[in-house]
Amino acid sequence: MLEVDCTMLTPYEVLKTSGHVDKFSDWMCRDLKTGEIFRADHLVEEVLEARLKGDQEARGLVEDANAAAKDDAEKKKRKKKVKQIKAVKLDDDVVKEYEEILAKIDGYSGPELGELMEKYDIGNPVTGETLESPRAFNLMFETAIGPSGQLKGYLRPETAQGQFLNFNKLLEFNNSKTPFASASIGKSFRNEISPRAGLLRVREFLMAEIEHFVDPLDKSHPKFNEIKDIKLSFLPRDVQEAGSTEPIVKTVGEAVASRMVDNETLGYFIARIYQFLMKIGVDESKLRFRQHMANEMAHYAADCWDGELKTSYGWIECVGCADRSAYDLTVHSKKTKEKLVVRQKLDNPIEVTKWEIDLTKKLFGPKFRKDAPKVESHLLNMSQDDLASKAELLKANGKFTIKVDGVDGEVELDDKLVKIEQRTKVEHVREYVPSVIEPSFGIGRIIYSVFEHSFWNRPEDNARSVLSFPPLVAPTKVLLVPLSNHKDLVPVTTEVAKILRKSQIPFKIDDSGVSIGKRYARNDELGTPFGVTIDFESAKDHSVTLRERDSTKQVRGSVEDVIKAIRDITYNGASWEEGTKDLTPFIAQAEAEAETD
Ligand SMILES: Nc1ncnc2c1ncn2[C@@H]1O[C@H](COP(=O)(O)OP(=O)(O)OP(=O)(O)O)[C@@H](O)[C@H]1O
Repeated sequence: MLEVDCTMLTPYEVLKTSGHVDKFSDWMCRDLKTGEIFRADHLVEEVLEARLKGDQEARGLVEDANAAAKDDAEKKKRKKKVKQIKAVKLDDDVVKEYEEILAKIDGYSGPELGELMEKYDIGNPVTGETLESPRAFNLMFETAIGPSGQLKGYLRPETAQGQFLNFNKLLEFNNSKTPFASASIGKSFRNEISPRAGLLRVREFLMAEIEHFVDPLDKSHPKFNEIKDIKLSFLPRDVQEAGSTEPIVKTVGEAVASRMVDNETLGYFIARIYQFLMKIGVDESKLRFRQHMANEMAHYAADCWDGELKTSYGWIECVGCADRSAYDLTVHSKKTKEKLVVRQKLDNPIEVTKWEIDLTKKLFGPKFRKDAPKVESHLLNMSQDDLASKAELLKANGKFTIKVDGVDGEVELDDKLVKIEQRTKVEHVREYVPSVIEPSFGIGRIIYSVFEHSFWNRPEDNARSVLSFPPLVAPTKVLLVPLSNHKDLVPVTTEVAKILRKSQIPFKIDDSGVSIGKRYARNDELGTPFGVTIDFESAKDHSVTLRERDSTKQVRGSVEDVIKAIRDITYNGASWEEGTKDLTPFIAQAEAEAETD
């Protein structure tokens, strides 16, 4: 996988060609009285959810739906968005309809959202005022490049386009063969209609995207066997369309065999996304893969699954995994006239029948004058389907018309100017535009979810919180704590610090005067996985105690053995038991008391 770093500032032509200028939008509706703007799908979702909560209260299923908000974040969100939930009982049929709409809320088009707003009387959730019908709002930030202000540009809404523009270079680096992948980590910008919920929806965010280029006729993956038995929670399109949010648990192998997930490569990356999220501390029970519905799919996607994480804000899309087919390379190639293809030498030459067009060039100049090159280039870039249909018209009427970019009106061509024929040739090389499988990670959303999933309170003392970051992702791996400020402990503390520094293990010394229990507790809250304690024995024999954050278990051994255990657990995937098997279990009376202090 080749990492590339492309520009954020993107010329208009690139994003016009990729379809973003015309199609990268969300639906917004305006309150003409207050000037407030709402994102239509979020508005419908919030209002219907609030009505369902009110219904639950009226049925006596919750005591007070306003007070029953899951947590502070939800309360705050509700206060701002839906003033008060009213305890109103709904008809059973209406409850069912609302639930079905919510299950497929991501799949509605703008006009459909408008119909829902009208049908269910959804207006400004605070004042009840009727809103304007949903309008498409392009999410890209526009800018002018250069001093003349003539060259229009945008801040990139995704990192992908830069990778597609570099396709030929990437292909060359990969010996002109697929499969291969490129990756990019960088900022993307979207002019979100209503940014909210902290890091979850922001206008500038860090993205990490992989573009994996693969033969469209062979989307198998050489390492599929390694991941095929991983079991995942899938929420496929048909389940959502039936109004349900009940996931189906299957292995990736089964999901691909049944064609629920379109192909091996897409399945492979879904599984690798899962492995990555597990490694960094996501709670498995709060992860599902939801398939996009037909309407929801981006303009370029052939199939798409979102890795969604459950947080206090509900299920949040954190990683998208799309099969973008050959869309991007095809449109860029058509626009730039630069071939973006893989050439595969065939062991057995094949016969290929194709439509071909011949131009009687000497007639083009006199007939089309300055437009002749544009017309010629349009004709030479016509797809096989286009050629077939024009050949039919030529046969039937002796002429056909086309619309050419940059030429006014329609252009008419007759059988003196062009000849279109199907010809069979023997080919020794197969040329194809690769398909692209794209896992796209939103780093802010993932980090936020890891924080939520890692946070808990000790049952014995609710005030003591812990962030259970896996050692690999914890910013500080070790808290180095001398038992007291006694001068005898200083040299050995300095020495252990030196060894940790040399071993490149990030650590922090806490030699403050507070009790050791308090020092452990505040570092548990920062997510530091290990405590290395230095006591008077350490000064004599260089032994230290190693404490594990979540279980508070302690073991003892030489400085070297303890550091080896930390290294094995943090970087080599060993469990606590495996990593500390050569160390001695340890219960220090003073410390045990301090722990409960
Ligand atoms: N405004 C944003 N703020 C933070 N992260 C974002 C934002 N928009 C997208 N992302 C992240 O980038 C990833 C890939 O972008 P993608 O285009 O698939 O998102 P999207 O479907 O437009 O997201 P949403 O439907 O939530 O607007 C998402 O999975 C998400 O993690």
